[in-house]
Amino acid sequence: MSPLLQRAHNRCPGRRPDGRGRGAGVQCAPVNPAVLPAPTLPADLDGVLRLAAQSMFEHFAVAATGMMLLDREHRIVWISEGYKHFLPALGFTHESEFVGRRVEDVVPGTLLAEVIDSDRPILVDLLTNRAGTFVVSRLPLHDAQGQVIGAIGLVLADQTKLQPVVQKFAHLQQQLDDARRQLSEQRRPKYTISSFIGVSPAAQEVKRQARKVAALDSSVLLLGETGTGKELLAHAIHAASPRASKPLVGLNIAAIPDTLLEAELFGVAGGAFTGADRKGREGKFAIADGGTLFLDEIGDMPLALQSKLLRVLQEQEFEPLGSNTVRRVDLRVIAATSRDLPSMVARNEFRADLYYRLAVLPIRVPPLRERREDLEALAEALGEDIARRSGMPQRTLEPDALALLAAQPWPGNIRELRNVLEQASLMSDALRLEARHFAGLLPGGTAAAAAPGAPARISAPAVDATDPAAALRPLPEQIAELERRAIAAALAHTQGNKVATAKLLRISRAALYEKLALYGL
Ligand SMILES: Nc1ncnc2c1ncn2[C@@H]1O[C@H](COP(=O)(O)OP(=O)(O)OP(=O)(O)O)[C@@H](O)[C@H]1O
Repeated sequence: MSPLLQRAHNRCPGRRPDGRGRGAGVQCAPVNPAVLPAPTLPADLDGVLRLAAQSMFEHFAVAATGMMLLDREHRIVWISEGYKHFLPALGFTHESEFVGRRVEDVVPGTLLAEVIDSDRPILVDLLTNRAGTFVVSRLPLHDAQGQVIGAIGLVLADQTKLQPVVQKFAHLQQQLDDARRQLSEQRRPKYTISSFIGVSPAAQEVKRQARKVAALDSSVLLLGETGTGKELLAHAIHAASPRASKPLVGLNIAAIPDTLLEAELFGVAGGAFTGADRKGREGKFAIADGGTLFLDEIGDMPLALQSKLLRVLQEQEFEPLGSNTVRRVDLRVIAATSRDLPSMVARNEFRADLYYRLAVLPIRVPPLRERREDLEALAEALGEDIARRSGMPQRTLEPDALALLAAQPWPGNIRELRNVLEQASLMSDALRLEARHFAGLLPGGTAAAAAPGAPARISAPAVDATDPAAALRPLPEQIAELERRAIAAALAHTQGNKVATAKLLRISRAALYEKLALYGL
């Protein structure tokens, strides 16, 4: 045994002034504290370093789960008491069969031989072999001239100590997998082309065009009034396209304040700003890479951003905010708007070059009033969906109800039809809904059929302002009702134009979108 090891065995490490302390199995003679000199460090730096190395060695020899020393030829020259516990698992019954063998022959998976040959330490590593999984450390040993003369191998922790860490890691990994799965489900298309209900020539033409553009890879522009099914079609086109297995990422431009829109699309480079975004954030271009980006309400995009979007579409590359690095992307854009883009181009409110780039494959989605023959099929499909989601029984429509609905102007289109059907189902237990069940839910507040093209009003629950009992309900309920009616009236007045609606009500577009979602308008 080397003089160093000899001392490690014979000393009493951790001895306290009372003479007791831990030792590597060696009994320490009692010491009289009165005769002990005050403990001090050696005066010279070499002495301090030697002492530090010696102390470290002694601590590791005792505190590490296992330790071994090797010579230049990779032969094991010594193992600690702790290491001896691994011998049976490695196939040895006695220390003498193990010590003296080359480490690569007796410890599967070890890198100690490489550490000696390369003179490069491996400070922390995981080693798995038939004895278990271990956190290990491997350090080359040098002589006084700095030559490699062997190595120290340390087993810092075995699987019993690793178990809680491994369990926690597995738990976190599971959570991450779940979150990733949920996210990719959210980014999967919700509709296919057959979800677009309609047998009218106008609906069939929309489906034919959607199938055709799905096979191509150019930008698509969906034009149509609010609630006509533009978003549904964007999902359906993506689902039928070769990009179907890649993400579909949507962004409603009108719902995001202009100041945040650029970051939302381009993302922010790490360290670009102080605060919450210090780590950086991926933008929609990056998230949609390989797939489809659905830009809803494209007509609301500020002019300055329009030119940046055009560049991304042309070059298929972008720079995140605060970054000088260009990122390549491969994405297809489907844009939609309920606004009259050609007129906006004529008024210089929308860039002509971006319009032509987006309108390579335009699809006009007709309003419900132009395809009234679809109303029955739509009411049946929507009724089925309402019943499935709400748990209520499915309702059917009596001919007088169908005639009444078919005569409505439907400025809110299919979305409005859905809301009316949902409200009628909530307000009545009848399984067969008649015209009278729609009283108060349609323009005019009665079941009387409105003439097609009559002034449009989006339905809202009727409130009788003259009824004193109505004023005795909770204030938040009354305010919400008033708000809903005001928004519905403004939407009807602007024919569903959300920018104009927000202006009319003097609220921001983002606030309007929040309220539309809140009130199901
Ligand atoms: N042809 C259709 N068949 C079945 N459901 C439809 C159809 N068109 C629209 N819908 C339903 O109507 C609602 C509104 O559709 P969607 O959100 O796609 O309209 P939109 O044109 O994108 O509206 P907006 O311009 O206000 O964003 C959704 O619930 C959608 O599923």
